[in-house]
Amino acid sequence: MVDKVKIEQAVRLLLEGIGEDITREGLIDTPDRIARMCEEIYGGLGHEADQHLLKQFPVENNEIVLEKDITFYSMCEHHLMPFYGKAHLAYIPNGKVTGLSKLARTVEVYSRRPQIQERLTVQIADALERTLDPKGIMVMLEAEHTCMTMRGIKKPGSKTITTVTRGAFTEDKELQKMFLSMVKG
Ligand SMILES: Nc1nc2c(ncn2[C@@H]2O[C@H](COP(=O)(O)OP(=O)(O)OP(=O)(O)O)[C@@H](O)[C@H]2O)c(=O)[nH]1
Ligand SMILES: [Zn+2]
Repeated sequence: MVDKVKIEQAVRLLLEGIGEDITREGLIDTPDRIARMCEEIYGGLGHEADQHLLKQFPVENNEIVLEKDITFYSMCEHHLMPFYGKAHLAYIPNGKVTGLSKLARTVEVYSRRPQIQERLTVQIADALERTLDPKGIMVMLEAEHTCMTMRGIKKPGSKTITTVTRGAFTEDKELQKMFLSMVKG
């Protein structure tokens, strides 16, 4: 749970810090709005995805399961500015699969907190490993960081791509190629 009172105080200070008049009409409700927004965009803090991923079903066919183009929004922990893009998750089951929506829920849990993209990628893979014990895992995130596009170095359109492989996806380069062709195809 976020401390809404603290957030409201901080927003008032920030607005005063940039030289704004916090009593003007357009800004009066802004501290409250941002506090409510923080509940949403940082709502993954203190949670793990395990409870979702443990919704499982037995399978006999242990072939790749890939959920691609899962849109995500997270907050860069260095600038508290959004980074957003697509997540692609694949695993090779070990006799059990999870519900498809639970893969997207996993991305949500770990993206809704101050993050760096590399850690987000690892946390998603760790959660799959813990709960499903699959024969292999590959996670790829492609994102645009607004701290690189609208400020600082200002390189609009630049993309950051991070990957994590585990098990069969680490050992077998052909599997990695298959993942990439399924993601791009
Ligand atoms: N590795 C990694 N770096 C990130 C991520 N998000 C933002 N950064 C980087 O974090 C770094 C912070 O660098 P600093 O030099 O402390 O901050 P800064 O002065 O605002 O740097 P500039 O962005 O270069 O203006 C920057 O290079 C950002 O591009 C991320 O998800 N992963
Ligand atoms: Zn940043």
